[in-house]
Amino acid sequence: MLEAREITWKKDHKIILQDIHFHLLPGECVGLIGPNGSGKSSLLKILAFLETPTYGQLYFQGQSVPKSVPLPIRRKIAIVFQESLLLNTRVFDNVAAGLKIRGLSKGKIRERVDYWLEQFGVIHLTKQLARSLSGGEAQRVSLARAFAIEPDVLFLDEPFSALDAPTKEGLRIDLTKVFSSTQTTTVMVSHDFKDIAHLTNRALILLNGQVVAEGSPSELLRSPQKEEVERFLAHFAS
Ligand SMILES: Nc1ncnc2c1ncn2[C@@H]1O[C@H](COP(=O)(O)OP(=O)(O)OP(=O)(O)O)[C@@H](O)[C@H]1O
Repeated sequence: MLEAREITWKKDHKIILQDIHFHLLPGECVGLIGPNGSGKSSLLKILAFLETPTYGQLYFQGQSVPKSVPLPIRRKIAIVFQESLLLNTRVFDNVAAGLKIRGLSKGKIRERVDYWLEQFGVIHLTKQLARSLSGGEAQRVSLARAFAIEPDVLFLDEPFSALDAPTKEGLRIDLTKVFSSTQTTTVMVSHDFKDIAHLTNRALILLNGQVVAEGSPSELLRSPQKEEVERFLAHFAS
């Protein structure tokens, strides 16, 4: 579905990502985890075409991706950030916006918006203005908006980190259900191994802009492969 070969990203003479290889198969949810500043969000931005790598090549659905990424490819992906970047309109219009751009009929838009607001437990907020939502509600609407376009690849950049523990736990449960019913191909950044263990099939651990380990969450815990990985994962033991 998505592949990155030999990705290096330099900014202001600093190497932020070095020689990254990445592949994402249809239906997988892959996690990117690592300490602050290890390059997780930078890698996600490159994979989601928001930044251009200095070296290396991306492939999307088997085709190499040009530096200026064509709109039809961009429209096949959706991104949810830590802060829900909602438009200052009603919840319905926020979720509908991406569907209007993609030319869906009014009836289809209504059906999809209602379906996804229902899936994320926020259908009762349809008419509410986005700026009046709580953080948890806003993040649920952001996820509904992303799933509504039925993206070929979904990117989640720390989707829970602005939420308190009970809100986060509830949303994680609902997202797990949605993943198991939709099999949406996803890349998720988190600094919390619990999120990775609950939601992903496979995870890459980044340290200093490099991938230092890769495997299923349970494999990584069982056999961390390197001492530095073991030290990082020790924070999540118990
Ligand atoms: N646009 C940029 N220009 C210059 N430096 C950048 C840019 N984006 C990221 N960096 C630097 O790259 C490094 C990795 O940042 P990145 O945000 O990818 O890490 P992260 O693992 O996501 O961290 P966190 O968990 O704190 O969000 C940091 O040192 C950061 O300052």
